[in-house]
Order: sequence, then C-alpha cells, then structure tokens
Amino acid sequence: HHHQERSAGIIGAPFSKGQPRGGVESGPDLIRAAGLLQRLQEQGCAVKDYGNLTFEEVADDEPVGRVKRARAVGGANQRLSEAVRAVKKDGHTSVMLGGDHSLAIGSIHGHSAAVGELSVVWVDAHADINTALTSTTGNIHGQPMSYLLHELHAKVPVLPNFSWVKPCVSAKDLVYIGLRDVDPGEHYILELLGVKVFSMSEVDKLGVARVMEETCDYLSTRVKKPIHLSFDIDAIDPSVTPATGTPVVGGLTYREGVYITEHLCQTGLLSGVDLVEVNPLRGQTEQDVQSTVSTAVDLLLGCFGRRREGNHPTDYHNQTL
Ligand SMILES: O=C(O)[C@H]1NCCC[C@H]1CCC[B-](O)(O)O
Ligand SMILES: [Mn+2]
Ligand SMILES: [Mn+2]
Ligand SMILES: [Mn+2]
Repeated sequence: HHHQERSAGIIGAPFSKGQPRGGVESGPDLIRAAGLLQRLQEQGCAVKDYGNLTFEEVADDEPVGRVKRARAVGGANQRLSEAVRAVKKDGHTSVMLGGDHSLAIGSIHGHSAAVGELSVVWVDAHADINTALTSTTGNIHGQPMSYLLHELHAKVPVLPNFSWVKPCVSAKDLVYIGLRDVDPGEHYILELLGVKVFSMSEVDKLGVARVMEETCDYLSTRVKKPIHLSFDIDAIDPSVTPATGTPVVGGLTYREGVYITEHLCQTGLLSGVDLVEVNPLRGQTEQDVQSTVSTAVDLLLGCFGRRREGNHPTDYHNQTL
C-alpha cells in the first residue's frame, strides 16, 4: 500500500504589532529551540523550514481612527500571505509560528489563495472578530477574522496597506472552540452571522470529544474543505500556558488541547496551522515560559500524527522482535 506521508512547511513570523506587548516576536525561535522540527521528523513527518520572515519597520504608523499600527500589520500580513501561498504550492501543510494573532489575516489569506475555499477552526479564549469600528482597543490581533469574512466586507473600513486583503472565508465555514472572553460587539456579530461557537460552556457541557465530533460534522455537512486551524495558545488554561499576552482563567486543559489537534489530524483535512501568541515576557518564571512553549510544541505534534498511545514508523522492524 502507499500512504501519503505528512509534510510540514514551517514559517516563522516574528511579529508583534497587532498588539502592544513586546516579546511575542520571540515565539518562532522559542518554539524551534524547543525541538519542534526534530520531534516532527522523529514521528515520521517530512519537514521543510522556510525560516523567519523579515518585516520592514514602518515609521509614523499613526492610528487610523481607532486602529493601531495598521501600516505595519497590513505590510507584514501581505508578506506572510505570499509566503503561506508558496508553502502550500510546495505541497506542505503550512505551519505559521507567531507572533500575535493579527498574523491570521495573512496566513488564512495565503492559504485560501493556494487552495480556494477552506474551513477555519479558531481555537482561542477570544473571538478576534472585532471590526475596526467595534474594537475598543484598536489592537488588530482582536480583529483578524473581520477582514477575512465575506459577510463583514461592507463593515471593514479602508486601511493603509490593507488593500490587498480579499475576504476569503464564509461565516458558515468558521467554528470557534474555547471562547470565554468575547466583547459585546463580537458577540453581536457572531449571533448576526450565525457562526458556530463552542465556548468553554459547551466544552464543559458536551466534553471535548463531542465538541470535535460536532465540529467536524458541521464543517463537512456540505463540501469537505481543507481545514485551517488557527490556534491561539491563550485558549489553553493559563495554569498551563501563562506566557501569553491576554490570559483568561477557565481555559482548555493540556489534554483537551492535544485532543483537539489529534482529532483534526485524523480527519486528513488539516491543510494549514497557526500557533500564535506565545510571549516569553509574560511568564513570571522560566518554568512558565517552558510550560507554555512545550505545550505549543505538543499541540503542533498532535497536528502531524503524534498519538498518546504511541507511534512507530511504518517501516519499523526491530530485529530483536
Ligand atoms: O479586541 C481586543 O483587543 C480584545 N477583545 C476581547 C478579548 C481580548 C482582546 C483581543 C485578544 C486577541 B487575541 O485573541 O489574539 O489574544
Ligand atoms: Mn506505507
Ligand atoms: Mn486569544
Ligand atoms: Mn487570538
């Protein structure tokens, strides 16, 4: 028999301008230093490292209305979109290591440029769906989905360095898991658009296995599309992943997080992954940072076939058996 070997194309996006806290730009190198690529190879996944993107400094990036650092965010995401598109064209599952969650704009845009229509599974304490007008902070890491949804296109103002962004996701193809800190404007939008949401209440009520079953049923009711998983590390409980910019109590356990990525992996539809918002400067201790980074690595290993029951390469022969 022949089976399709999994292959990951890694893109580092050391970018922080979607939010005001320094440190999140160190995410890519921390996750690499924790052994992500070696661990992926050990579990039989082909890996190509495309390195870290470099982003130009933007002088005088004055707010546009309430939106902060729009020029830097727009420019960085245009570059990221082109990079993700190229990784997909090379035949890999793209793995974007952030950096803050504004990077989902470029990652999902570039993924869709390569594969066309796709589903988005957004695992996060937050919905990140404020428009430039509903946002109370003006930080674009709280807004990425609003630039990507067809249904919100009329609600998005013209922003400098954003003219390249074309909406590419339908509200019916989006599922949220882990929500527990949603702004009123976001909650209104989610209800108005009828977006499928499994908040932490549903995770408690249904259990993660049922949440994943319903997520996959919901997404494959119509045409099965490639899945883009956008995983904000703050979806996991801060007792496990404290080194992040906007921690919120009552999050997913380590086990629930790994179950989510194991389950999405076994659909065979996982086509692009973001792992964002790891910020070492938000940890109190070195242990805080290590716990956060190693959880990020384990979540990604689950995306590429790691099973907690154990794994062995397909061509494993132990002569002493
Ligand atoms: O829009 C915002 O700035 C806020 N809205 C409510 C949740 C917290 C924050 C956004 C957090 C962005 B995230 O999920 O990428 O950390
Ligand atoms: Mn085989
Ligand atoms: Mn978040
Ligand atoms: Mn987020």
